[in-house]
Amino acid sequence: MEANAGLVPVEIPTPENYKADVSQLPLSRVVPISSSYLYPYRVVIILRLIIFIFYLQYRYTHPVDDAYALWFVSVICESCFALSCLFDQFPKWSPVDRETFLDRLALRYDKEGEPSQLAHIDVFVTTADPIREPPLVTANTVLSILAVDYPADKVTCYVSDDGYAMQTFESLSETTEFAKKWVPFCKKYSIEPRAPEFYFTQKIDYLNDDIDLSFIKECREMKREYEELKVQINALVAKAQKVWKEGWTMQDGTPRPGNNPKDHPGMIQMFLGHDGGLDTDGNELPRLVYVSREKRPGFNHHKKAGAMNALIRASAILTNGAYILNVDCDHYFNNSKALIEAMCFMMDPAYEKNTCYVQFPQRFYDVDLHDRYANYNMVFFDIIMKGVDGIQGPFYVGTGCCFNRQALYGFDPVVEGDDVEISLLMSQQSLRKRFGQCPLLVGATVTETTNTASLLKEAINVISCDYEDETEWGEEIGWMYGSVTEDVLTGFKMHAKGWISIYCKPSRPAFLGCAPINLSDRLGQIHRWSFGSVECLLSRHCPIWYGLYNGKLRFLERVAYINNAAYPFTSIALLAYCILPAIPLLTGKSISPEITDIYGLWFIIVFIALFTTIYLELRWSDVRLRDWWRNEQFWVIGGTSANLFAVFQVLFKFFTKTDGNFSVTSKVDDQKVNSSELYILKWTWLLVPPTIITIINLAAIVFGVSSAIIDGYESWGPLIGKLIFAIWVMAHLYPFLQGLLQRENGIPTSVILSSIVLAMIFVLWWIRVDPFKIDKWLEVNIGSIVRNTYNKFSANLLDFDL
Ligand SMILES: O=c1ccn([C@@H]2O[C@H](COP(=O)(O)OP(=O)(O)O[C@H]3O[C@H](CO)[C@@H](O)[C@H](O)[C@H]3O)[C@@H](O)[C@H]2O)c(=O)[nH]1
Ligand SMILES: [Mn+2]
Repeated sequence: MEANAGLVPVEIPTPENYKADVSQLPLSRVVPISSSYLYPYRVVIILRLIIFIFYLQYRYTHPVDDAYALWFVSVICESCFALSCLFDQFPKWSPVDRETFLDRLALRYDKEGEPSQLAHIDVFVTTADPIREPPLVTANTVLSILAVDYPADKVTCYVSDDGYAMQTFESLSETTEFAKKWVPFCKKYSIEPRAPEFYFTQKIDYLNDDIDLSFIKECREMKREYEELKVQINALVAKAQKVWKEGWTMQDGTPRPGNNPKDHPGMIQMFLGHDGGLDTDGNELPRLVYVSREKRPGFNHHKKAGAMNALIRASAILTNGAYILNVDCDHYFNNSKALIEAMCFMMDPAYEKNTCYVQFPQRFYDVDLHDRYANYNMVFFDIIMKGVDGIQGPFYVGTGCCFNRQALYGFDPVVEGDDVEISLLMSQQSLRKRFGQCPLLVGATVTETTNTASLLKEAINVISCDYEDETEWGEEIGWMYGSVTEDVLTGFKMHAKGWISIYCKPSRPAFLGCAPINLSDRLGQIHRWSFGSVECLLSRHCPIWYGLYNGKLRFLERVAYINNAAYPFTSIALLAYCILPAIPLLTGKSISPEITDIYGLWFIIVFIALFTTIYLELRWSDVRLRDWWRNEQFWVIGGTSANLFAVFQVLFKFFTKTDGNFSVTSKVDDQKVNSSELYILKWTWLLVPPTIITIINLAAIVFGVSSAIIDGYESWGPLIGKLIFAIWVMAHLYPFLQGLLQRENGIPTSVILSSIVLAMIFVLWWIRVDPFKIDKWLEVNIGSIVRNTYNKFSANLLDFDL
């Protein structure tokens, strides 16, 4: 008997208790990253750090006497890069992957035949400009939400229209009619994606043997109906854009009211829902709510953040979902299980209390084949974000994110053992001071039996433009104001309160959006992001010290945020470094001792360490080399243009106190437009520095090579090192040149580039050939006529100068 005491009797699971157990199992798990890559990766990170320290020490102690300034600048730049490498590297120390168990969620909260226990979710869609964001794009996103795989009475879709556009509103109304057929069709055949435009453009194999005949019939019918919807929406757009010849004037001479996006009353319209008509199968559809918040001149409307906050309040009164998922109008649900995926974290007892949001990666549907402008951002979405997910959670990136409403209200996460209702801790009065005067909103729940009409009246009240006066909206509550990248800031505040966030990457991308397709738009977007970053660094929310006193932001998470805010500053060093290698080629001076001595050795070691890290990083993250390379290129292109300007503009703004500008990225979605849009280029100041860098480096390469050939360089050794550098810079700038030079059906960049190089070689040869010989050559070949004109011309030129 004694011998048996330590043994625990094994309980054999019967089907019954097995089922009971399953409903208690965790709804997700952390999938560890393969240690065969991760451990060597960490070793290399440390090694690299040590190597870098030695390298820099060597550089500091070995100034180059005949080019002191060059040496000095390059050492400063290298120190900058080292620092930014450090900040970039350590948040990637313990990356994670995750896996969700959708079936367990269903077993727990959504059993067959029982009323669903799943939480109510409010889905927010923002649109701001009916031209740059066509109503058809928004309509598709809305349809993909209405057809989402979630109990219809537990989803509400809110569309915020900052454009106050008739065509957006009316096209939504058309869309609801189509939805009544579309949604049952999607659910009946479990089709993906549930945005019709994208469903019908993918190849459907009608010839497949197992394909259901009734499916084919219905599918064709649906397609016809959708084409009709498109025609209707296009007609609405055309009508809205029509300019009346006589002009439209009111009797008192004021312009036609109701169409001015900058000056109009608030408007809310509800569609569908349980009193809004059933679908063709007799089922209820999710409710759809159109909201256009009030706008008046003289008020700061705080752009997207302001729109989101108006939606939080309106939705609190109308439906008060426990969770809020937001998407930009172009990011449709590509995976109908996206909400369920998010709930696998949000409704899991292990995460429920302290998770502020579940962020999905941004994926895109319209990027060109070669991803010329690095729109996929794979290094960010598949490496950096997995890294921070292993610390305190991913950044909030503005779209495809499911929030805990409590976190948006600015509350702290619930700490273990702390079961007092948070709202009870605060007096009604202080709540009013923070949230504003609406009693229903302050109550935060709509428990009283109020009729829809009075609810609507209250909802209109909370979207008025003075509602936020003297409240904490945008300061401590909701989406944060004062930054063109409100998203990162909003997430940062939550992390600083001790919330954690989760990165959810289902294998079928949850959302697909639209990426800026041409160079100008892409640089404009990069500019806005880096502008927001620097702004954040200089604001009261500076990640270096914000919230240091309460210590709730974990150290490495803080490092990640600092890196995210400070990276644009490396652009100054980058600019210097892109020009530096060209200078020795042009002047014959050197930024470093000869490549052949110890310095060269150090340099090679640093590069080996760098590439080993990158290799291992790509292995554990499954990012392709090509995506990494695109990212590198855009680090240089964006760095020497958009980031550089952003840094100086924010500094300027900081000292002059002017406001930043949010220009909406175009999402005009038309295959035809897109292919030619890739070639549209608006000349802006942003393009100037990379152009100069290109010219200097091209000249340096040509000059270096031709002087070596003409003068007969003693040794090619030192020249080759410098040449490699300049070519390296040019390789990074290649997509920029493509954007700059290539026109539709035009001459390819490579041809233009090589002819420029040839022309430069010719000019150089011309200049460097003995002038006497030039004279002779002219005499012999073209004769004295040319020579005389040539002389006259140069004489005139001199006269003119005098
Ligand atoms: O006054 C405004 C301005 C913009 N928006 C909306 O904000 C969203 C984002 O604008 P977009 O021009 O598409 O910006 P992107 O560069 O594509 O957006 C990325 O970066 C932004 C921060 O800079 C985030 O807000 C976005 O979610 C993120 O997708 C769109 O739905 C707009 O309709 C408004 O609702 N009101
Ligand atoms: Mn966008």
